[in-house]
Amino acid sequence: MDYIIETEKITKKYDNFTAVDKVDLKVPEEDIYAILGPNGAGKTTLISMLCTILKPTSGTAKVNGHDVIKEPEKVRASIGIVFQSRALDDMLTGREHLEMHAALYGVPKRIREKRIEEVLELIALGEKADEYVKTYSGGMKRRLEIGRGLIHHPRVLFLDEPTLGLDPQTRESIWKYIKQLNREEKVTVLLTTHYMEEADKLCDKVAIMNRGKIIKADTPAKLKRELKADTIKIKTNKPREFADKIIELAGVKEAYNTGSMIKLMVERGENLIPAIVNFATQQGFQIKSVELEHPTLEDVFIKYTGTRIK
Ligand SMILES: Nc1ncnc2c1ncn2[C@@H]1O[C@H](COP(=O)(O)OP(=O)(O)OP(=O)(O)O)[C@@H](O)[C@H]1O
Repeated sequence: MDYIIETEKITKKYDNFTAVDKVDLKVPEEDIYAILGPNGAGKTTLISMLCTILKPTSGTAKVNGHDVIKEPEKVRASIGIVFQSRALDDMLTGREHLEMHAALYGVPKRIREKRIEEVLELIALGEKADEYVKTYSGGMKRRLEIGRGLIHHPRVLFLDEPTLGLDPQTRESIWKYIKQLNREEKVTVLLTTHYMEEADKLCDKVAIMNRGKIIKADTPAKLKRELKADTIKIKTNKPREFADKIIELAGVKEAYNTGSMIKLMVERGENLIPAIVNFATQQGFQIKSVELEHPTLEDVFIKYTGTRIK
């Protein structure tokens, strides 16, 4: 099996509205894979079909080798799901949640206790494992939900916006746990997000989704490299004249005067900086500062969709 998730022209229509439009998705085994897109792009609808919660209008999908329409039970047995809506009982402890889920998912009794200990260790609840959930922080609750999704050793874990509404520090700690469990449990993780940074820092591959379609899918590094668009910011004594001149230099695609600095669009920034400095000196300009910026996933998103994720 090359891909643990593979869809072919999978489509979901709500009446006349197409929420997911002929999507071909290929997720390699043991990857952390992001579907990145703004609200309403169709991300939740897409993964709901993969989890067998929603039936596709047309097209097919296989998860762990099983067809989501013909073999939904087999698909369900091999996946874990953590959706956006919080579903923890405040009056149960973390351990009790895991016990309940293990029983629900048919984890054999003889290994249940050991498995619960393993998961508790993985999500690092520490002494809080035996306290009521109502005493947990947002990050702890999220870790418990993720741990619960893992209790039956699924091959694929679906996470819908895993860090939505969490503060930046907690978000980073959740990323750390997701990476760790991906490595230690050898579980493929398919997550949806509208956070650029999450897709960039956490994921091996990213599929950019907008208006029901997957527009581009690759590693974050390749997506950014393909833009061929570094930015060089320069402060000089005569910005307007400099902008008019520097555009003549080979490798400079565009030059803007922002008022306080000149912004140059170039292909390989590192290689071009010495030439820019030489050129400026020869032409009698004084360079006060030079700054190089590589493109972000946000730039990639704008290029392929024409819009910004808010
Ligand atoms: N049951 C439904 N009936 C009609 N339209 C729906 C239904 N569920 C979703 N939609 C519409 O389908 C589109 C895709 O929704 P979906 O929830 O999949 O997007 P999303 O990318 O996951 O965004 P979000 O992160 O906000 O959930 C949206 O325009 C939404 O309004």
